Amino acid sequence: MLALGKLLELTLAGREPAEKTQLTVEGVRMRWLSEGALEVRPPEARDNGLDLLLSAGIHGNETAPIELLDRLLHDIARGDLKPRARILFLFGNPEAIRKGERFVEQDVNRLFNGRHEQSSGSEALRACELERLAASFFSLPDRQRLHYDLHTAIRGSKIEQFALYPWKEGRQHSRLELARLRAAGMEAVLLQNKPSIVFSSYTYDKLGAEAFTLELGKARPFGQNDGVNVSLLETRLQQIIEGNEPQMAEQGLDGLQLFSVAREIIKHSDAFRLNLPQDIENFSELEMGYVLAEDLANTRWVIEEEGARIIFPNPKVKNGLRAGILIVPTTDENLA
Ligand SMILES: O=C(O)CCC(=O)N[C@@H](CCC(=O)O)C(=O)O
Ligand SMILES: [Zn+2]
Repeated sequence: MLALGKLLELTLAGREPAEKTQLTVEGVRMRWLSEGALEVRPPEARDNGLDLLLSAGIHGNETAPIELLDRLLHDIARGDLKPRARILFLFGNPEAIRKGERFVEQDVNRLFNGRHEQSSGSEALRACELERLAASFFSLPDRQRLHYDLHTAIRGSKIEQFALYPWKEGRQHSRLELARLRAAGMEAVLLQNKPSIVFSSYTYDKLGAEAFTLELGKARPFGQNDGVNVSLLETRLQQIIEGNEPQMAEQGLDGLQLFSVAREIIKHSDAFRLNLPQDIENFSELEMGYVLAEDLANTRWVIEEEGARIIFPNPKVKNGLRAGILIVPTTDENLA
């Protein structure tokens, strides 16, 4: 296999490759751009006009998605997978991946859409570099742009695999993209309704990509991901890369559950208390009237929404950040 196919090994060792560009037997060009960043370009005659950004390891302990990208890259480097799409592979936070931790000093996925400018340290610099790499990759005109930012969650989930679809004023969520996600094994999609500071929101809002955060199961260390079944997603990614994706039945969405954000729970101070059991699963339902959280100055978060569920509850986040999202079921009536 070509040495550049071993991007993960290089990243884990903190090494630069001796040769920065290599060609596979199929004429596919692999180019190392920076730590954890590799561009794959098909021969011009085979290029189908899709620019696909695949990122993982924005959180260093979320290893199943990193292993998935590593397998795809190996297959390309061996010539077993023959891309027709241009692809940018990104391992988001190499330092945290090496440590096996979500982040080192601060969460990279809270530093996009300009937030890194108000901060400092290696993770702020990395967020800036990831924005630059993504912007440069998505700078070619007249091409389709697609970004999947792959994650696993801190806790178990009543709905194991789901996507978060960013929001931008005046732009509608695409039914066709939802059908594609359903075919890739996603069981639910959370349709965002305000701007955000995560990576997929940056590529959606600023770079015009169709972009999603995908949650694939529970975070575990390298080599312990048997419980995370990514086979449907892996097959779909192979098909997208090779440009032989089966037609999607756009109409039905095939049982895909849709949710919208009712409220983001923001932790304002060290006095913040989240009244949930430690082992509560994502998508757990909360009863009307339940006091979900309390904070400084007698602030109380009381459930007022019918059918409310909680995802990503985390009282340990830094002050000012999201400590959970309250979601409610929604319909497909506003899709494009
Ligand atoms: O399990 C958790 O609490 C967090 C899992 C995770 O890392 N999720 C992403 C979602 C990004 C988005 O809002 O699109 C995150 O919190 O960064
Ligand atoms: Zn994550």
